[in-house]
Amino acid sequence: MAQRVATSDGGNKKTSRVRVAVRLRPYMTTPDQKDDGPCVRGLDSQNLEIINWRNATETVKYHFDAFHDEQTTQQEVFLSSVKPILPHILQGQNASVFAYGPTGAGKTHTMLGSSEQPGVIPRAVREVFNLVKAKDEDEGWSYSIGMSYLEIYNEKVLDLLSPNSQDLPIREDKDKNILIPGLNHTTISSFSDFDKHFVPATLNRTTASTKLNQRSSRSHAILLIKVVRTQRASPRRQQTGKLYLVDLAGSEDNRRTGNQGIRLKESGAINLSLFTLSKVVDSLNSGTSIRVPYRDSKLTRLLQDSLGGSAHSVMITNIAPEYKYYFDTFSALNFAAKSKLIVNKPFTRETVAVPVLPVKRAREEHEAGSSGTEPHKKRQKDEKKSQQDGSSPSAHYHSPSEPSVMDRLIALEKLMMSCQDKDRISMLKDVAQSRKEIQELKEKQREFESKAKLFSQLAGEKSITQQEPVFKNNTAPLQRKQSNATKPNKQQAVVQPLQVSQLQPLQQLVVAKKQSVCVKKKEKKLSDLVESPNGKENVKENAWESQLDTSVLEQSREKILQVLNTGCLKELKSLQQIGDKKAKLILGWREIHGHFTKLEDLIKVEGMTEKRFSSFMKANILSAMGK
Ligand SMILES: Nc1ncnc2c1ncn2[C@@H]1O[C@H](COP(=O)(O)OP(=O)(O)OP(=O)(O)O)[C@@H](O)[C@H]1O
Repeated sequence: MAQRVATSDGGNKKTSRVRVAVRLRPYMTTPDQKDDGPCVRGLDSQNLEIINWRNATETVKYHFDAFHDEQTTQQEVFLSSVKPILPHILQGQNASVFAYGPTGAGKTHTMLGSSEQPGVIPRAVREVFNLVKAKDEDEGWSYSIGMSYLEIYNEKVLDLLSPNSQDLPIREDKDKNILIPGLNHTTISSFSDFDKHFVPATLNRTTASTKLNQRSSRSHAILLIKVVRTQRASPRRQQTGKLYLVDLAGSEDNRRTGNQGIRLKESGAINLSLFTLSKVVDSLNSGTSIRVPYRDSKLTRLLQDSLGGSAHSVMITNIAPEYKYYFDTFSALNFAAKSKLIVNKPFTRETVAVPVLPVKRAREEHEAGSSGTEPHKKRQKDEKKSQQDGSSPSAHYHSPSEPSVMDRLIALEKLMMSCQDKDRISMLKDVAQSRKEIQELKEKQREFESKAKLFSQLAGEKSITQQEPVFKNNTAPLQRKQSNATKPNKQQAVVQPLQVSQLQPLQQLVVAKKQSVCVKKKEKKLSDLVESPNGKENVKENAWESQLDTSVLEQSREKILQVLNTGCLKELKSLQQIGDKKAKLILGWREIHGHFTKLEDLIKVEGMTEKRFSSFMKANILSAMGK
């Protein structure tokens, strides 16, 4: 039987950074839209700039591994960003290419393209066949190529090669290979053979029309090309290289998509998985051994060995130049800037086919590379064993027993449901009491805010909401930027967040960016952000918290954090003590800094003091428990 052996490509300890390319699609106007001009533009083959939303006379500059402007052809994108990583999969390593970006920014165009302008997928598959063909017979290896194609729709893994498939499970074996038992894996002998399976399967993908894109992808589509090479002579070593080609669903803002009903539900699932993707990126970048939340969404679970794992990865961030995409573009660029700091550790996955019984070996070969479904039993056994012995080097990152966010939310609901009547009544009484307190606090807050507003008007300061129209009405902001080039003072205000050394930790980048972007923002006292010995920010302990069950408290905190990170204006306003102004400030903070990694980050939002934060927490946790 085949034996798995420790990976052995000469103890390859090389690390490979995720390459990040940004592609700007051409400007597109519809007759009913006024032409505002672009809000983003390229500077050279690696740099671009976007208007600073806080001040239209400034721009924010970004530096990436590659910048592809509007004129870049499909062939050029492929040659510069994708082709170089493909040879690795013939050596038993994993590679992945994924397209990220807002709805309608060109992800499907980049990955799939059209018959006239084929995209990354057809070009990459053709190239894999060419690479195998070019291999010298004398090297002594035979190659077999296979494909699987799936979509993640509403957190369900569906086999696109088998349209009637049910939600499939995702598993991991002891070698940290991600497996999907039951997923079709079809051997392909040529590019036209691939096309024969791929084209009809693509039509199975879930798409729908939204306000922003007539044919918007509502799912993440993942094409897997597996290359298995087997030594012809003894010891018949076998190496498996996987190539993931991923067309992510668009990140979107439901205020602009006009999504309702089923579209809104889809959008929730899309945003949740992309949010988890961003949390995974944050954890990987933090460089600490905190749990990387791969398991919180199917997408990140599946991409686990492509992010911070064992793959050579390329992320192509697609962006659109029109003003209506401005905030989406800004978020996508910030996300891409974070991803650039992830380091993968590629290594070869190898098995040795021990020639004990030829019949058994033939079955192993069949399992590893030929047509049919993933071998269930063996893989499940492997996986079970790896879970038991905890032998994997990074087992502490994602303990299999750790429940996902969804699981934990469900558990919370169950807890509420199963509560004894007596307990429920007393809980509800507490909630009613705290609601009363919240109402009083809210009134005090409103009073305070109107005083603050009056004060700032007297001081002649512009609020952020007043700044927005200035930006929107600006018809040629990038030209404004050009005229500023002669003003040295303004030049100093231009931010170049990613021109800081790549090795600089993200936290430092955020600080650097904050100092330069938020010119008018009051500097926070350092003591506000000082870490306490237990790693949490120095926020006062609240007695009421200690009376709650810690797991319930934790669930409520997760729930609030999720709203803070993914909620639209209305959803933010549904939080206790968050009015229109605060919700806008939170949205603004998110646009600049990305996501809140922990609730205490809320203190960094303008106007949120420690005291207000404590009161916010109390109100919202009690309210969340009351629902
Ligand atoms: N580089 C480009 N050159 C020409 N047309 C493009 C380019 N990029 C995108 N387009 C066009 O823009 C439109 C939207 O692109 P596409 O459907 O690829 O976006 P998407 O990001 O995949 O959107 P969604 O997330 O909603 O699926 C399409 O009509 C596409 O042909």
